[in-house]
Amino acid sequence: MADPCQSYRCVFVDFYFDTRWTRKYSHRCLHEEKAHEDFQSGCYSCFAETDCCVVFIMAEDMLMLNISNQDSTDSHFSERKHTKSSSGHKWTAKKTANGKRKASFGNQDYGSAKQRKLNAKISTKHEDQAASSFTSKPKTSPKIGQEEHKGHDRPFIKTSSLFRNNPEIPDVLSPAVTQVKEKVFTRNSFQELDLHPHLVATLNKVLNISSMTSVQKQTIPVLLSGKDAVVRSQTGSGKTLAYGIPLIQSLQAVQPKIKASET
Ligand SMILES: Nc1ncnc2c1ncn2[C@@H]1O[C@H](COP(=O)(O)OP(=O)(O)OP(=O)(O)O)[C@@H](O)[C@H]1O
Repeated sequence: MADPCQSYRCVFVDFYFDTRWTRKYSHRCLHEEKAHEDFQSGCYSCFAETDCCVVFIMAEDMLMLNISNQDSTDSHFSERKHTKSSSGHKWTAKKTANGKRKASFGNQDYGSAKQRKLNAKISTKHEDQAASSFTSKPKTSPKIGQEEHKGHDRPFIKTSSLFRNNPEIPDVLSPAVTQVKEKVFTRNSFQELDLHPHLVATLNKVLNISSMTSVQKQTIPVLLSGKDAVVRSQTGSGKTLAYGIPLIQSLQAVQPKIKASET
């Protein structure tokens, strides 16, 4: 693909999503102040020719790189000028611009053409500010080597991220728990207990239960004798019937004060 940026001194490439969520690219020349929309997508590199403020490079799909302005005498920049970046160069560019990626994605526009125009205005404003920074005092730049790069400093883009600070999560101390292994079923049947025949028949025929579990064997006789009990047993071991059977048994033993024939 021919690089249309070659004819421009300063370029700005951004992308947005149209109404069908297809990514479109907006290529705008800063000096001409006109937009070239529907720019080519895909593997693409775009370099300013000389003293541009910020050059955005679309290295590959889903990756927006933000490369700062570089001196036109910079060999790295000169070598890559007017050429598509190779995969190796792209990898270098990725690593170099890793910290800037989010700032570039911050320029994403998911909205309408109206929103894109607004975005373009904002971008132009930023670029104007950037252009003024060339003539005025740079906002932020390291003191070391400041004189060397005087007049060539790019505007500082401060990038904030939620994901930069990942504090260590301390280990929560918890006591070691040894798993209880207990025998669930016994060979003892419900008929061994002093239960009402209807209740035993219901257990056998309706619930298809004949032998007691361990917790039932230990609990039911105690509760049938009228004592209180605090029972602890593993889940699914039959605690519900352990207190339910004595409960039904005690209800069946209650003599009704009024008989049906008397009503
Ligand atoms: N003696 C038994 N023989 C065969 N199955 C039984 C016996 N007693 C209970 N069950 C069945 O075992 C299953 C679990 O019983 P239950 O819900 O009473 O256990 P649990 O100890 O109360 O469980 P959780 O602790 O979760 O409340 C139920 O499907 C129940 O029908």
